[in-house]
Amino acid sequence: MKTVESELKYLKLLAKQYPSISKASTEIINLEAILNLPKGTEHFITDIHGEYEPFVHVLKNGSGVIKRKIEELFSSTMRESEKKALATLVYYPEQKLDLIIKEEENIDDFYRINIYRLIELCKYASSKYTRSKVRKLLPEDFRYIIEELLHENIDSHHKQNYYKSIVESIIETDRSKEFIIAISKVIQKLVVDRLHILGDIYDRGPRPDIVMDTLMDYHSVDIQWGNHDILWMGAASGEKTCIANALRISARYANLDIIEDIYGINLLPLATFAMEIYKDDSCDSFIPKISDQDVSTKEKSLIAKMHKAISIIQFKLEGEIISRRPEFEMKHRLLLNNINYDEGTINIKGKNYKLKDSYFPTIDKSNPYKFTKEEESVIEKLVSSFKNSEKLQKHVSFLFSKGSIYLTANSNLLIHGCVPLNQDSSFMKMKIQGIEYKGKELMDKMESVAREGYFFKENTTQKQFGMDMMWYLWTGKCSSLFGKDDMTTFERYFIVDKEAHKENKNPYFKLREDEKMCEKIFEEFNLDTKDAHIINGHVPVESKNGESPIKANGKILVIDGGFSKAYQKKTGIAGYTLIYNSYSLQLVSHNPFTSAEEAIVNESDILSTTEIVEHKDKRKTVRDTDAGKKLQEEVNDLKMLLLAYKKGLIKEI
Ligand SMILES: O=P(O)(O)OC[C@H]1O[C@](O)(COP(=O)(O)O)[C@@H](O)[C@@H]1O
Ligand SMILES: [Mn+2]
Repeated sequence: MKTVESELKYLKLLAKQYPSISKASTEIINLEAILNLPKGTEHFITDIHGEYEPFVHVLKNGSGVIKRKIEELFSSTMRESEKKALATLVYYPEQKLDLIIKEEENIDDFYRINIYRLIELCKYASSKYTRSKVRKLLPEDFRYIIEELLHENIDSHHKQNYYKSIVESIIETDRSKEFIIAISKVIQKLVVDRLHILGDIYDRGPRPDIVMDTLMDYHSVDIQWGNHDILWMGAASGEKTCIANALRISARYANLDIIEDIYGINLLPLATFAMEIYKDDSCDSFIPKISDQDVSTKEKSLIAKMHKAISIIQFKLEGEIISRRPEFEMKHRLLLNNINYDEGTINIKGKNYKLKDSYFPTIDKSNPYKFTKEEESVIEKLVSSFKNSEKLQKHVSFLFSKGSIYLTANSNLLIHGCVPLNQDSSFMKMKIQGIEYKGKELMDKMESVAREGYFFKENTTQKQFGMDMMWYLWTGKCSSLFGKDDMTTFERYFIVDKEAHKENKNPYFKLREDEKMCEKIFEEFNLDTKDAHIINGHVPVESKNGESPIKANGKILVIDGGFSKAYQKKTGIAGYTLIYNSYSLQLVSHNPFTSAEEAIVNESDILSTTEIVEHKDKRKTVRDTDAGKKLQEEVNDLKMLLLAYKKGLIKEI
């Protein structure tokens, strides 16, 4: 009885929005129409690692989707060279037009031809969407004109003159350049309905900030946090160990200038401290990883000193956090205790190793984790700079608002690293605040704790725990973002023997090859086992050694192909992306990208090969998507409202 009553109450609320039979029926018709439209295209990109140029290019070309649309539309009417030129114009309209304007003799002719072509292309790309959705993507300036042009039928005799006159007046009023730029950007937006970033935007490459700005400007995006992203999120929250780690990696890849110039973080205290402490130390193990011509020897030597100073600070800070959080089970990582400072050796897991470098002027051997006064002051200043960097805070708050540890989207499970598993394929457990969690619940719990680390009030126990959790997510064994047992940073700097550098991947990385395991994971995340896929980044696929990104009979796709230049030697390509449109799932592998300039001048696209991973027998519609399921519920509710009107249970207004 109660349910009927509350149902009626809900319908009465709905009736306020749809106060008559005709209003409710119109909405049902609209929604049904949307449900029958083809599913929008999803675009998946991962492990960008600051490589903004290939990233921006892949976004602009929609991993080849724009080229394909041009091909489908103009295959018999345009030459290859013209198609290439049109594609470049769509990707880089401003820069390409600047070049063309300089060279072209009859620029109005060029405008006329290309405006017509672009309108056709835009029409074709928008055919999947409702008018209202397209309208929302149109720029203010040209909204009315583009809308008119998109919905005019050029073949209709009556409209031909109208259509022509719009195009002519764009040219005559000298607005062609702006129009071409505007419509090209609309096309770029239309070819991708949703962009999924599977993590690791930060570290190693030159400009993660440009990647972040580009994402913040994108029309539809979600992010699954990578270990390198959570590191910067922890750093922006003020977590000292995350700050030290982020700086250490930036020094390792000679990217400290973005910290200073872009994020406005003052590195002078660290630089002065490092120069003083390591005045006569060449810091050989800390020479940044860059090609010789990029940075002068003097600069390199300064970076190496800062690199060593921040690394030692990091190891000391880890001591604090590991002791503070016994539940992280990381005592075995307290390595500074295991050093024999007189002999220059270290004992790890029962084995003695000679240290490559045993010059530790800031370490008190009777209390190795104790900070010097100068170190304390450097850390304090860095924490304040990170917390007060407006730009970093803007980027990190975007990562929190659009991001999560994992995402289920249209029956796919998107995770940067893994679902932590034990050898026997059971879900790994971890105790957090006295309660044991595993599988999906563990990931949900970690995410909510991490959010508290950023959003909670300063100096609260929740905030501190949340910040510590962000560091754990960077490096802990139960972290789905990291997915390895230990991060052997100390060993990599100080021990020659590679055996000591080994990081063991979570059993997930072997077990995921088995379809049954994938199904168990789908069930854990409430996904339909028949239709679902896992999509991962994080571990570069060594395709040059014959490894396939498609695993477990197509149930799992690993799309880290090495956007990061540092990893391209390993993979042999320059990255994978994934496209999921209404017909199929397509894996695109990209060849190295030279530069945007080269792409514009020579009209060279990134050469890529596309492999169809899965072809759908029946074209997917909006009805088959998550958004479609919500719309279907709305339709059902409206149908009940209609019935209530007809039965007189609710009166029309
Ligand atoms: O390649 P580098 O800079 O030495 O970094 C190696 C470190 O990076 C990690 O692989 C983590 O980074 P990824 O998420 O990109 O794999 C650690 O496991 C490892 O210790
Ligand atoms: Mn990663």
